[in-house]
Amino acid sequence: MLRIAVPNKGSLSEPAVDMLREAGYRQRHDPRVLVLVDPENDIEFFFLRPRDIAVYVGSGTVDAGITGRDLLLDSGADAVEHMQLGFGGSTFRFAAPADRVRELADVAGRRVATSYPVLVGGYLRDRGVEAEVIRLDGAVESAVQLGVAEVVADVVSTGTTLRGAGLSVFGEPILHSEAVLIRPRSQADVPAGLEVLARRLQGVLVARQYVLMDYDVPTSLVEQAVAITPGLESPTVSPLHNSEWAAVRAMVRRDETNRVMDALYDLGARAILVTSIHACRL
Ligand SMILES: Nc1ncnc2c1ncn2[C@@H]1O[C@H](COP(=O)(O)OP(=O)(O)OP(=O)(O)O)[C@@H](O)[C@H]1O
Ligand SMILES: O=P(O)(O)OC[C@H]1O[C@H](OP(=O)(O)OP(=O)(O)O)[C@H](O)[C@@H]1O
Ligand SMILES: [Mg+2]
Repeated sequence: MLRIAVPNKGSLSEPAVDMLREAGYRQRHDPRVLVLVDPENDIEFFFLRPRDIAVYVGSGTVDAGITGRDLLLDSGADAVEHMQLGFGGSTFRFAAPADRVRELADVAGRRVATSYPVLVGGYLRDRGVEAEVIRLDGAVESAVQLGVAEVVADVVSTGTTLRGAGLSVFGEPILHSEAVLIRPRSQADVPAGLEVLARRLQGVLVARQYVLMDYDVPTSLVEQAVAITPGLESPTVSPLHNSEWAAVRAMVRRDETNRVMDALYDLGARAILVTSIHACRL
């Protein structure tokens, strides 16, 4: 039976459970459930702290898990990314009062508060910046005001928390993170069940990212139309009863839907219909 670790709390928990449910797996409804067996799919889910998931996966006690790239790197565990999951996006950044620290070089000789000491320590070491890294469990933005550090390094999503603490980001982002499916680095053969899980999750990603677009177009314009909607492999072109027109069906990126519809309409396509994809296997 495949053993998969899933975040039990925090920003990644609910979207991870939603994605697994969309992929057809049994999921917990009660946040107190710690282990859940899905016998139909021969899979067992362990609900663990997101920060611990890389440790379990790295030790090989579970076959794979869902966590954040930042948490994976900070854990130093023997685990690698198997696929990106398209949610839980964030950047990891330095921040400080804008009048005191403006660039990475200014961090030298200062104290940096963070919940991700391995990630931050490694980043500074790679760039030859000597600073003291202070590990805190959370709410690191308050560390400057309380005099524990001059700089913080933390997850930034909207930036509201930093602004509230009077801090400004500086330097390049340390990392762009998102939720990832991870597996042990040393795994010689990826278990067959994990490939099925990854394919199902890929199906959810595609269903979320693409729509199906159908339209009618004069046959003389089919080549120009399919250049606008090339689809993933090749669009379906079907004859219509009126032989001067053809019907085209193609997958289109959801975020490009309206731009593509405008371009098709301008070209002369009509009856342009957009449908959501419920599930798919590519
Ligand atoms: N707005 C956000 N705040 C915090 N973490 C986020 C956010 N968006 C995505 N993440 C990701 O969530 C993971 C952090 O998980 P963590 O368990 O610390 O959750 P949390 O939302 O910070 O909850 P907690 O209250 O337990 O600290 C990281 O991979 C981080 O990149
Ligand atoms: O840029 P924002 O949208 O404001 O979000 C980022 C903030 O959210 C997280 O804090 P969380 O609420 O998880 O508290 P924590 O620091 O105790 O983990 C993170 O650590 C930042 O503080
Ligand atoms: Mg947090």
